[in-house]
Parts: sequence; structure tokens; C-alpha cells
Amino acid sequence: MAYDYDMIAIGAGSGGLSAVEKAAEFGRKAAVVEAKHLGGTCVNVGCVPKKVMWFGANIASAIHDAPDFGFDVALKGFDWATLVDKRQQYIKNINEWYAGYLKDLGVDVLQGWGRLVDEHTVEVDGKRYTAETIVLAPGAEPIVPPVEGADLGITSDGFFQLREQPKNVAIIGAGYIGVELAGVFRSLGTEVTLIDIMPEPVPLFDSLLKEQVKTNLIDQGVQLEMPFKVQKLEQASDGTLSVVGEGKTLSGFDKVIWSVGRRPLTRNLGLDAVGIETDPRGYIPVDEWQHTGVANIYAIGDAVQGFPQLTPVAIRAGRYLSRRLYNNEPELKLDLTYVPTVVFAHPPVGTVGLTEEKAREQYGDAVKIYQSVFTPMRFAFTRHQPKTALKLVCVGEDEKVVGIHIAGDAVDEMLQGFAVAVQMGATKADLDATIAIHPTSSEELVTMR
Ligand SMILES: Cc1cc2nc3c(=O)[nH]c(=O)nc-3n(C[C@H](O)[C@H](O)[C@H](O)COP(=O)(O)OP(=O)(O)OC[C@H]3O[C@@H](n4cnc5c(N)ncnc54)[C@H](O)[C@@H]3O)c2cc1C
Ligand SMILES: NC(=O)c1ccc[n+]([C@@H]2O[C@H](COP(=O)([O-])OP(=O)(O)OC[C@H]3O[C@@H](n4cnc5c(N)ncnc54)[C@H](O)[C@@H]3O)[C@@H](O)[C@H]2O)c1
Repeated sequence: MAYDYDMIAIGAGSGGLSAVEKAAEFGRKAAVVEAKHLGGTCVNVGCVPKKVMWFGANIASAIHDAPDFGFDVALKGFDWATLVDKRQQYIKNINEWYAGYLKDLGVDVLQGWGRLVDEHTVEVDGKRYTAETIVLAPGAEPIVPPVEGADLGITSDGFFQLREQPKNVAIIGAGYIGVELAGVFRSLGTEVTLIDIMPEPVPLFDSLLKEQVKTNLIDQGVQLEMPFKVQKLEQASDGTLSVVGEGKTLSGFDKVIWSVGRRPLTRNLGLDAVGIETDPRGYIPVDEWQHTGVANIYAIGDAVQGFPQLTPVAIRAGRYLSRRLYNNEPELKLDLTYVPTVVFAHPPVGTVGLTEEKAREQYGDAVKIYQSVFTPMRFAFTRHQPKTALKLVCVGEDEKVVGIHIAGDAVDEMLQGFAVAVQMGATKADLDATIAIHPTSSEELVTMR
């Protein structure tokens, strides 16, 4: 039977785009369905606009530090709308670049909401298209918990729509998004209260990082309220918002932002029509080859059960899938043992591999920890002196490095190379055998005692 396409991906985000892009490179006819904008979450309301704001915030911090380096400067003002306009123009350029790139590759963009009709048919706004292979890559959306008044708050999507800088915000959820937005707002002058149900920020990270992130947030002037169980949001007659918890109410906010996790966008995707069952939270279960159980349907990215919700993971899954299908590389399997990741806090926090806690659960007494906390030269004589904290988690006689955790200036660029070493199975001796680059913070990782 002839199909309209070799591959249709539902969702033109990091995962879907990478699958169709590779399929087209291997000479296949592919299409991608998108209800909103090309590039998905990462490009439009995620990594990219977030990183632009992070750069802006870093410039504000540098201006504050400049007098300590002898500069006669003062921060006279900051125009939020200018940064937002520049950011959105940059994103529009990326959207347009994608449109041209896909056209050049011969990939069709089917604009609208996609829904499975049967195993080989996708309906997009009433029109039907068939494909030999279908890739589900619908991504995720922010969770807004079902508490009274929850809709008085916004989410990260709403953050990217703000045309004016709020004066006083409450951010509920101190994971990736909460910590990143808290740092941006605070660096740019907004008062920030950061709330979490857990006692510490970034609760799933290594204890050293949790501690350091907490210290840095407090040092930046972020008010921490954790553990705090939000019961409802309220609006006062003057328009300001309150966050009500058990026995405590936090008031006076002009914005409240929910950042308590994301849920998969698997509703109205027609999964019933092909017999794909999600888990109770809506995630699509797949096997190690991203197979959904329906012979020709795969799922990748944030909507997949157990996938780290990170762009490079979705991209890798999409590319590997098309290479397996169309480039005769059937053994190419996604390996998620060591996924490096950075929280773009101020300063940033990076991690790859096992936390000390997880390593001890897995390897017990065979775990050896190397740790160092110091003031990096960048902040040696500035008013704020955020420390750099590093931890190596090693295992066994040969001290194989199974985890690296770092908080500190430039970590976002430092970690990638060390992640290569961990991926290759480096031992502590391998790190020690590497000549340091001086003077840097990363040299500490090859000289740790
Ligand atoms: C604020 C924020 C910051 C982030 N920062 C980072 C970061 O710094 N680094 C990092 O690695 N990750 C970051 N992430 C996570 C990253 O954005 C996601 O992991 C990544 O985008 C997932 O890719 P995906 O293809 O699975 O889904 P998405 O990128 O979400 O793409 C899915 C697309 O499918 C579309 N869609 C869904 N259902 C349908 C349908 N039925 N029909 C048609 N279209 C549909 C959606 O409109 C969307 O465009 C961030 C996320 C957020 C929210
Ligand atoms: N730099 C990056 O790579 C980056 C940046 C942003 C987002 N992301 C991805 O997006 C995902 C979603 O981000 P996120 O920050 O929304 O989720 P998250 O899972 O990182 O953090 C959610 C936080 O909310 C807290 N929480 C949960 N329910 C709560 C409640 N009812 N009240 C108060 N606190 C509550 C949790 O304890 C946790 O600290 C991340 O897990 C990550 O995979 C990545």
C-alpha cells in the first residue's frame, strides 16, 4: 500500500523536528504536524528565550560588580520591554529559519492539531494524511495544580508573555524553572519569593548542589519559603496576589508563577484509536527503541514515560530513530546512563551521572567522594562572592567517576567536556593525569585530593 509519507511526526519541537530532518536527509518523504510554532517548547517558550533572559541577568550582575574592578559605572535603568522585543525577534528569526530549512529538505509542515485516526493515518484540522511510520512527539505543558484560585497565577508560558517587569513575584516550585526564573528576576531587580513543597530547592540534585543553590539564592536576596504547601491563591481589592499555605499567608505579589513540573500533551492525540495506553500521568510508555507497541508508531521527547525532559535527549531520540529506520543502523540505541544537564541559576549548576545519595544506595561502601568548595577568582574581591562547589562521585578500586556535580561560575560551559570523560568511563586517575588549565575553576576537577 502506498502512503502519502514515509514518516509523519506529530509535534515540531526538538524531537519531532530531528526525526523528520534525518528522515529527509536519508531521502525519505516526511511531514511534521505543528499546532503552534516551529521549534516547539525549547525554541519558543523554553531553553532559548530563557537563556536570553539569563544572559541579560548576567549583564546586570556584571554591571553591579564593575566598580570593584575600577569602573565608574552605575546601573541607571533597565528596560524589560527592549530585552523582550530583541528576544522575540531572535525567536522569530529561528522560526523562519526552520521554515526555510524544512522547505529545502522537502519536509512538509502540516499546520494544525494532529490526531491519530488509525495506525497509518493522521488527521490535521479535518484533512487526512497517511504514513508508513508515525512519530509521536507532542511534548509537555506546564502543570497548574487544582487548588482554589490557581488561575490567578501564570506559568513559564505566561512569563515569556510579560511585557512589563513585575516588581514582586512569588514562584511556586523551586526545580529547574523556578530556580532559573528566580535568578533572572532577582538579578534584574524584581523582589522574589521562591516556594517549594520540599525543604530545599532542586530537590532531586546532589546534596552539595541543593545546599549551594540555597545559599546562592539567599545571597542574591531571594526569599525562600520551603517547605510550604500552597492551599490557594487569592487576589486582594488592590489587585495584589497572595499565596495561602497552612498557617501562613504570603502577600503583595503582582505576579505568581507556577513551576511545579510539566505534564505530557497526550490528550486529544487519538491514542485510543490505535490502542496506545498512557500511564496514569498521561506519559506514553515505550521500549528501548522508542516503540509504543503499535508496530509502526514510535514516541520520543517529553511525552515519553521516564525520559529526562531535556532538548538534547529528545533530539538524540529522534535522530537515532531515523538512523535506525532509514540508514541501516539497527543497533543504534539511546543510552541515557549519563545525561549532563545544567540549571541556569546565578551562578549555574551542572550535573552528570549519579548523585552521592544514589551512588551509595547502589554501591554502598565502594563509593568515594572528592569535594571542594572555594571562592573563584572571578569573585575574589567583589561584593557578592558566590562560591564554586564541586563533587566527584567515584566507585570501586579503580575509582571510576560515576557522577560530577558542580555549582559555580561558568559551569554551564565547563561540564560538557567532563561529561565526555564520564561517558568514556574515566577514572579519578584519568582526571589526575590530565594537565590543568590555569587559572580556571575547572582545574580543580583534575587536582582534587
Ligand atoms: C521554561 C523552560 C526552559 C527550558 N530550558 C531547557 C534548557 O535550558 N535545556 C534543555 O535541554 N531543556 C530545556 N527545557 C526542556 C525542553 O524545552 C524540552 O525538553 C524539549 O522542548 C522537549 O522536546 P519535545 O520535542 O519532546 O517537545 P516540544 O519541544 O514541547 O515540542 C512539541 C510540539 O508539539 C506540538 N504539539 C503537541 N501536540 C500536538 C498535536 N496533537 N498536534 C500538533 N502539534 C502538537 C506543540 O505545540 C509543540 O510545538 C525547558 C523547558 C521549559 C518549559
Ligand atoms: N535548564 C534546563 O535544562 C531546564 C530548564 C527548565 C526546564 N527544564 C525541564 O523541564 C522540566 C519541568 O521543569 P519544572 O521546573 O517545572 O519542574 P521540576 O520537576 O524541575 O521542579 C518542580 C518543583 O516543583 C516542586 N513542587 C511540585 N509540586 C509542588 C506544589 N504543589 N507546591 C510547591 N512546590 C511543588 C517540586 O518539589 C520541584 O522542586 C524539568 O524537570 C526539566 O526536565 C529543563
